[in-house]
Amino acid sequence: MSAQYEKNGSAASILAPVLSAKAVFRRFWPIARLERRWLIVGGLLLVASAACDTAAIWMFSVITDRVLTAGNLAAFWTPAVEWVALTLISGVLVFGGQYLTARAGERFLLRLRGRVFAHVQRLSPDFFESRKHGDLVARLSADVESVEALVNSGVVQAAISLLTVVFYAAGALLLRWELALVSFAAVPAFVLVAKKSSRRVNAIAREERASHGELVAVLEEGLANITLTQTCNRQGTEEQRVHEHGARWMRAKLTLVRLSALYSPVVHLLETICVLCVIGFGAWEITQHRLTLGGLFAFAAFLGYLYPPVQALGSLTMTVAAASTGAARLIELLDTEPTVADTPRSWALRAARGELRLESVSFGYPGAARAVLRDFSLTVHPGELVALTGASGAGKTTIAKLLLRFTEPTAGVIRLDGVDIRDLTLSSLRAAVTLLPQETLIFHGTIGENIAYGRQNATREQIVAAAEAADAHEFIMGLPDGYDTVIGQRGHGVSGGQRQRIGIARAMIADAPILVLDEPTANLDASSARRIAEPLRRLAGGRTTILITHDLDLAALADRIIVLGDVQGARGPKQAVAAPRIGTKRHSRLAS
Ligand SMILES: Nc1ncnc2c1ncn2[C@@H]1O[C@H](COP(=O)(O)OP(=O)(O)OP(=O)(O)O)[C@@H](O)[C@H]1O
Repeated sequence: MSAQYEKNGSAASILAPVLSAKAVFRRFWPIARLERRWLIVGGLLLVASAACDTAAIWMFSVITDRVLTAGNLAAFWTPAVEWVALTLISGVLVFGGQYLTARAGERFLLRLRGRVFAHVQRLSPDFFESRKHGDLVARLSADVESVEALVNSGVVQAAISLLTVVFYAAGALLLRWELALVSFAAVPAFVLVAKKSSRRVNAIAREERASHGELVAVLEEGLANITLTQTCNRQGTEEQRVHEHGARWMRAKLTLVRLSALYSPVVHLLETICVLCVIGFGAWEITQHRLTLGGLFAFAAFLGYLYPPVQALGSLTMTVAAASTGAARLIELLDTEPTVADTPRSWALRAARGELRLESVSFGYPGAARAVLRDFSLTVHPGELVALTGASGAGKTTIAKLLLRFTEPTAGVIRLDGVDIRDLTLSSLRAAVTLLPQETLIFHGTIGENIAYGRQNATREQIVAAAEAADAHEFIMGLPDGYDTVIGQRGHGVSGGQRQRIGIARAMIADAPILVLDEPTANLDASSARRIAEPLRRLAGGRTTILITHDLDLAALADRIIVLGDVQGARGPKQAVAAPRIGTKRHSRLAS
């Protein structure tokens, strides 16, 4: 099963392979395990209601024969009361059946979405760099629902429609077997039409799912980059992009609508031909005195009940075809393995001293012509503050990624307290090493919650203490609701410098022995940068710290400054990567 790339060549738009409904079912049915019991109970209730409906129609034939044809009003009341009773029982059964099956479906959805999201969260950062987030959102929402439509509702609907068809067909045979056989003649035609339609639906549904993912991605990107759009006055371009992707999705959906809209009249035509054949044959039976007019009416009424479930079965094949495309997109996601993951040998580091050693580390991004790092070695002693500086593109952020195992070196070893970090569980490594990125990531929530994100179950006292150490307490208390002030996902309501100080407080509360600060002043003006120098120094106090920076004032805080060589500069491609030039300047560390 190999994923295909779309024609536009975007690595982010991956078309999932086509899978059979059976393969999809086999993959997801185990997840429905806990719901199966309720699904079966709900299904049985719905089947029982179909049996009640069959018996109710039977009452119609009883009334026709014993009351209408015989002209006997006294015989009317018993079947009439029975008919009402059956309708009531059927109503109660339908209510219970529909609720239980819907509940099973919703719970399945909840569990499936949770599982897919948990899997996605384990994937390595390079996966997210190569995929459009909007497409992933579409997979986690609409595609998860399409699996439900197949695995839960699909199964129940198929079982109910099938059993209902069997009930009504048996009823029809009991009522008038000759007429029943005439009416069954249309079944192969129904099957043929359904098969042909579902094959076409399958092909178009793939395009529909992919174009939906693309549209969500464009919308997501448009909203995320709204400031850039407004700054560059490119609203028109964005609207055009949304329109183009929307139009592509619309075309695919309309093709699907055309197919299902065509299916109904074709099936209706088949039905009409069939009813007319039954009436013709019935009329001949009446002339032969083998059938009464009432009997024919009762049979025609029966047919009115028999065909809808047959039709539903046909429509279901189309639903299944469309749903299996969404399911295939989920499977493609679930089958993507994280490039960095724990192994059975991984063990959890309890308390790190904080000695970091990079031994002859080399690294190149997949597909890149040149390696970013080659034979890079560095030892940072516990509690030491090392500034990493150098030309843009020299590989400073790449070192940060390697330290947190967002990616693995292609050669060499990184050791924490003498232990190869590949032998440690990812969670224990990331508990020992905290990254403060260039721009502090903010969640939609209160400032207190944003700081507390650094440590589970942080108390209010710890949050305030961290904010004070990060020089953030004062500005937080100046906000309308203090620590309970809600800030938007993009840091709405706080300045760049304040945002960084929230990040420092978050790192403070995490209290990891090792810190990686990736250009913490890069997005700040000179005065804001100066303002966070002191909290940064406090944060680094007593911790092993790697400070990636171009800011010489900030670098002056360091015990050592490592200058990475310009690996992209004037060197020819063959010798593009050399061991970075390491200059060491000794600075006296400011007292904390
Ligand atoms: N995900 C990626 N895929 C491919 N190449 C990448 C990726 N990330 C970075 N690179 C390349 O690797 C090189 C080193 O990037 P890195 O971000 O580590 O540099 P840097 O020294 O931190 O630069 P800056 O000071 O500008 O932040 C660059 O040439 C960059 O283009």
